[in-house]
Parts: sequence; C-alpha cells; structure tokens
Amino acid sequence: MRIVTAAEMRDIDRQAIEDYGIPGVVLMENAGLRVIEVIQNILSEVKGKVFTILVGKGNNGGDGLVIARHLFNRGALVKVLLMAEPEEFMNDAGVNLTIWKKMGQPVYQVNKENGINLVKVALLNTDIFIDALFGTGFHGMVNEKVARIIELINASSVTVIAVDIPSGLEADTGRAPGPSIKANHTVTFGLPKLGLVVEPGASIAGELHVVDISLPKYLTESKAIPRQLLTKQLIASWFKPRRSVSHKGIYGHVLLVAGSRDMSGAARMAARGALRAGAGLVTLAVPQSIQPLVAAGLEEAMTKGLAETEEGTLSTEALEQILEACQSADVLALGPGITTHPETIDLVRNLLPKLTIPVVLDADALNALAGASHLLEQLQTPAIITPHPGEMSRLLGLTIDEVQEERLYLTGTSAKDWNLVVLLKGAKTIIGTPEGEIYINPTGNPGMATGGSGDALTGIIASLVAQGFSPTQAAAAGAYLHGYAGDLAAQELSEVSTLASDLVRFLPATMKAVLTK
Ligand SMILES: NC(=O)C1=CN([C@@H]2O[C@H](COP(=O)(O)OP(=O)(O)OC[C@H]3O[C@@H](n4cnc5c(N)ncnc54)[C@H](O)[C@@H]3O)[C@@H](O)[C@H]2O)[C@@H](O)CC1
Ligand SMILES: [K+]
Repeated sequence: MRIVTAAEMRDIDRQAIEDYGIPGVVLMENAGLRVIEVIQNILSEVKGKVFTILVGKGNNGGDGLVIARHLFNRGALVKVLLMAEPEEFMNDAGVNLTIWKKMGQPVYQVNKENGINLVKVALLNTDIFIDALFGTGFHGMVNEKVARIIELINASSVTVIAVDIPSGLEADTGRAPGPSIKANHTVTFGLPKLGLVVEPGASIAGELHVVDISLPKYLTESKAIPRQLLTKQLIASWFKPRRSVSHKGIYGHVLLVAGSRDMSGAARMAARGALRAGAGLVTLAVPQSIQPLVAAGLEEAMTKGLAETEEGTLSTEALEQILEACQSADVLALGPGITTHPETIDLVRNLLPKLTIPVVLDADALNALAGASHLLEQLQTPAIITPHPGEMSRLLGLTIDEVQEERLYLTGTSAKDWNLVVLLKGAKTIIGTPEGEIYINPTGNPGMATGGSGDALTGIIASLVAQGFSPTQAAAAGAYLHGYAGDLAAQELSEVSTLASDLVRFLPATMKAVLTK
C-alpha cells in the first residue's frame, strides 16, 4: 500500500475533486462515515454512549462535524468543542457546521477564556474522545493553549480516536515538535501518511485504520511507487504455489556461515529460521570445533566445519572452504555470531569481493565492515544487509541517535550508494532498495528485542532468496513474516516472555495466516 506525504495526499484529494468531479463534501461525508464504522467496531453499541469531539476550523474539523451528526443520529450523546469562531469555518467544514447547528445542537467554544475548563469537564464524562483538531494541514507547533488542552487529554484515561492524524503530529516526519494528541486509534483517509508509519508517529497514532473514502483507484494506485507499507496481500502475492511434483532442489540451497565457540546459538537460530521459511536445503557452516554441538538437534540441516582460530572463531583459512561451499549454494548468509576477532574480520573483508552468489550480511559481518563500508560497493553480487541501528551507526560513522533521527533518509541513501538492499531494524523496520524504493514494515513488537531475533531474520531472508525471491522481496517479506511471527508469539506468550526460538516456532502459523486468503 502506497505511503504518502501530506502534499501527495493533498494532490490526490485535489485531483479527485477537480479532475473527477467528486465534491469535497462527499469525500468528507465518506471520511466521517468510515470513522463511525471504526467506532462501531470498537464499541459495538454507540447508542447512549458519550462522545466529545474536538473540532478545528479546517477540513479535519469538518470530518469531526460529520462524525458528530452520525453519532447523534445513532442515539449517542455528542459534545462538540470548537477550537475557532463559527464564522471561521469555511467551505465543506462550514457546510457541516451549519448542518449541525440546524439540527439544534449546541457547540462549545474552547478557544474562549474558560476553554480549558470546558475540556476538563468534558473529559470527566466521555466514553470516546475524537480528535478532529488538525489533520494533514497542520504544520509547525501548537500554541500554548492548545498544548494545555492536548496535555489534559493525554493525561486522562479516555479512549482517543484521531481523525486522519493525531493533532500535533507532522504528517511527513512522524515527529511532534510540540505536544501531540496520543491516540488509541487513528483512522486515516485514502492512504497511510508517512508520519503514521514511522516512529515516533506510529506509536503516537496507536492502532492504524486506513479507510477508503471513494478516491478513484487510479489516483491511489500509482505505478511509480517510491514508498510502500507492507501488507499481507503484497507479501502473499510474492509466494508462488508449490508445484505438486516438487523436490528439494526447487526450493534452493542456503549456505549459512555463522557461529563461534561462545555463540553457537546464533548459528542454530539462523538455520532454523531458514528451514522454517521453506528453503529446500540448508547447510550450516561453523568453526569446526562446534560443528558436533550445532549438528545435534538440528536434524534437517547439513553442517560443515570450517578452519578456526585458537579462540574458536572463523580463521582466514576458511576462505577457500567457504568459496567451495558456495558453488553448490544459491545464497550465502554471513554473520550471526561470528565475532569481531581480527582474523574473522580479515576473512569477511577478503571474502566479500570474491563472492559470486547473492549474499545476506548481518551482525558481525557488518561490524567487520565498520570503517570499510566501501567494500559493500565492491560486491559483485546482489546483496542484502540487515543492520540494527548500532551496526548501521558503525557502518556510517554516525551515532546511534543520528541514525535513529534519520532512519528513512539514511536507509534510502545507503541502499543507493552501496547498490544493495538495506534493511534497517528497529521499531518499524525500513527497507531501502538500490532503485530508490522504500518499504516500511508494520508487523512486530517490542518483545522481539531479544537475543537471537535478528539471527532468525537472517535465516528467513536467505531462505526466501534461495526460493527465488528478489533481494528486495526477500528482505521485505522476511521482515513482515518475522514481525508477524513475533506478534503471534507475543499474543500467546506475552511480549516479555517471547524468545527468538518462539519466533521460529510461530513461523508455520504465520505462513498459514499470510498465505491463506
Ligand atoms: N481535502 C479533501 O478533499 C479532504 C480532506 N479531508 C480532511 O481534511 C484534512 C486536511 O484539511 P485542511 O487542509 O483544511 O487542514 P487541517 O484541517 O488539517 O488543519 C488546517 C487548519 O489548522 C490550522 N493550523 C495549521 N497549523 C497550525 C498550528 N501549528 N497551530 C494552529 N493552527 C494551525 C490552519 O491554519 C488551518 O486552519 C485532512 O487531514 C482530512 O482530515 C477529508 O475530509 C477528506 C477529504
Ligand atoms: K486529527
């Protein structure tokens, strides 16, 4: 699903109105009705419930007035708080304010002196608070009075539904330069706005509902798609049905080079991820002294022992062995648990320019490239790198805060500069491609911030490459499935108790859920 900026959305709205002749007031009516549907799903019964709606003078406020009318018609008690003088409501918002008044319904002016008290009183007796103050037309910062009101709303325990975007949040960046309404749900119109799918905006917005307001599909489905939110439908469309006459060779061979004496679990986790994601064959190559250990309990994978240092990490002598093993593999995944032993770093740096099969680089393979990211540009094969913010900061020579501040921008430019797929982990994983596309993954939860979680992801992505996915599709689908498995695991086991091995354990249920229509 395409992700838009405020300007892109405005342009789509404008074309719907001017080029297609859909009156703006119709779009507004549809928007309001869709919010009603979401409310009815949350509450099941609207009748007798108390709603407070904070209404700004722009079109977002106009949506709020449509919502007020439909709630009232359904038997709800509705209190409309206006943030501007009635005369300031123009066009479609003005139309809807007139209708509301003609229905004999009062409005309360919170822009006046006692406004703060009006909000306080309203919050004491409200089932749902609807934020229709600012939408995509918001820019800059709220004034002091609005800031006080927002803080009051956020401090109360009432359920908040934001109309289109929480007020105070920037639609393009997901940042709130001042206070912003913290919503439980955000109902956004037509397409997701960028600021709702990247952090901190995604958390501020709560559960996101993207609803159709009847915009012509030619406007919302653009051919040149620079930004996309990953959806179940998109991921499912990349999986081909398995042929009835299948053999393991069809589903590819993953070579995983991973592990060290102190980190054998990383290697096993990656191998399990690769197997559960459907690869035909998985070979796990590890320092030779831990080969018996990793082989035990990993019946479905083949294992291979590689030359090692005295400390039980991969040595430079493993280079030829790895290249030889690559000859019968479709993809190499390198990095989980290999350590940053100086000799292992040398091995990684010497190996990369010699590779002839696609490669997934993670963890210590990326740490080996700290200060040497030019080696990424010298890769001769399609590549995916899966850094977390710390690894990305070392690759780029920036602080972690600097990386987090500019996650989108840095993912996009790095992918282009290094000519490979960059998957930047963290809340809302971002995938950038050499062609300049950006994918944002909505699945996953904080429970996945646990040791081994990234290793499983590496295995899953490599597995998808082996099965014929393009590097972009493999990274995007890998992130989505991994996060989905994490969500299923958290539902059953809680975020706190979810382990990386649980992510792998929930992959079959994930595959079933995603691949079943
Ligand atoms: N244009 C359309 O066709 C549609 C628009 N819709 C709604 O319209 C919204 C966009 O409407 P608008 O462009 O009228 O803008 P908004 O309603 O988002 O808000 C703009 C108003 O807020 C004021 N404002 C902006 N920044 C401010 C600040 N920092 N402090 C105080 N006031 C500030 C502006 O002066 C303006 O009056 C969307 O978010 C959506 O909710 C929907 O009704 C669907 C159709
Ligand atoms: K809003």
